[in-house]
Amino acid sequence: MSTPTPHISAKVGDFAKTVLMPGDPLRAKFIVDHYLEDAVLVNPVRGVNGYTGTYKGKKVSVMASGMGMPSMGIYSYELFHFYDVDNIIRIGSAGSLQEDLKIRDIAFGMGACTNSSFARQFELPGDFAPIASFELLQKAVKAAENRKVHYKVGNFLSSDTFYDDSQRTMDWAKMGILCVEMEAAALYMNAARAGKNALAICTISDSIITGEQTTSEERQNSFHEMMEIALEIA
Ligand SMILES: O=P(O)(O)O[C@H]1O[C@H](CO)[C@@H](O)[C@H]1O
Ligand SMILES: O=c1cc[nH]c(=O)[nH]1
Repeated sequence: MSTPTPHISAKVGDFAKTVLMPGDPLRAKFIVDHYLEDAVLVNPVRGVNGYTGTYKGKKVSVMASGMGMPSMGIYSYELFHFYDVDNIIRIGSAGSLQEDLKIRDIAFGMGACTNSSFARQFELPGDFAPIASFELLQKAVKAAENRKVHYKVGNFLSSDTFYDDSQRTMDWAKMGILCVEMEAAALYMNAARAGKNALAICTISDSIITGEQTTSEERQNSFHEMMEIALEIA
C-alpha cells in the first residue's frame, strides 16, 4: 500500500523518525501545546490528529493510537511500513497490579503479555514474547534515574478488555506483571515484524488492588514526567 493510507493522510516525510503515541488524542494535543515548537498538523483523519514539531531542536511527532490492540495495530503498522518511522514510544495510562506500584508512578514495559489473538496472524509454531527495544528502554530508565521519579521496569499485560467479566486480571500479578493496559503487546509485535523499535511507558492511573483512580482530566493533561522522559529519548 502507498500513502496516504485509509487512516493517515500525511505525506512520506511528514512524520519524524520517532513518534510518541498516547492512546488519547487529547493527551497528544496537550504534549504538542506544552512541549513542541513549530508544530504542524500532519494527520487530521478521524480526529486522530498527528503533529510534527521540534523539542529542544529535535524533530518529533505525536499522534494517538486510540484504544486497544486493533487500533494500535493499524497506526503502528502504517507508521512503520509506510511513513519510514523507526521508533514508536507509547505513553499511556495503566492500572497497577502490584502493591508497590502506586498511582502516578511510572512503569516501563520490558515485555507485554496479552490475552489477545493479535499474534496469531504471524502463524508462528508457538507463543511469541513481545519485548521492548533494549536501547529505548535503557535510555528511558536512565532519564527516569536522572529525574528521581518512582518507577519500575517489568512485564505488562495488554488486555483486550477494560471491563473484564471474568474478574481474573489480578491472576497475572502472581507472574509478576506490573500493570494492565491495552496496546503495548500489539506495538511490540508490529515493531518486531517490521524490524523497528518500540517502548511502552505508562503512568499508573489507577490501582486494580485498592480501587484508587485518577480523573479523566488528569489522564489527559498530567503525567508530565512520562511525557518528558519520552521527549528526551525521542
Ligand atoms: O491512556 P491510554 O494511553 O489510552 O491507555 C490506557 O487507557 C485506555 C483505557 O482507559 C487504554 O487505551 C489503555 O491502554
Ligand atoms: O487499560 C487500562 C488502563 C488503565 N487502567 C486499567 O485498569 N486498564
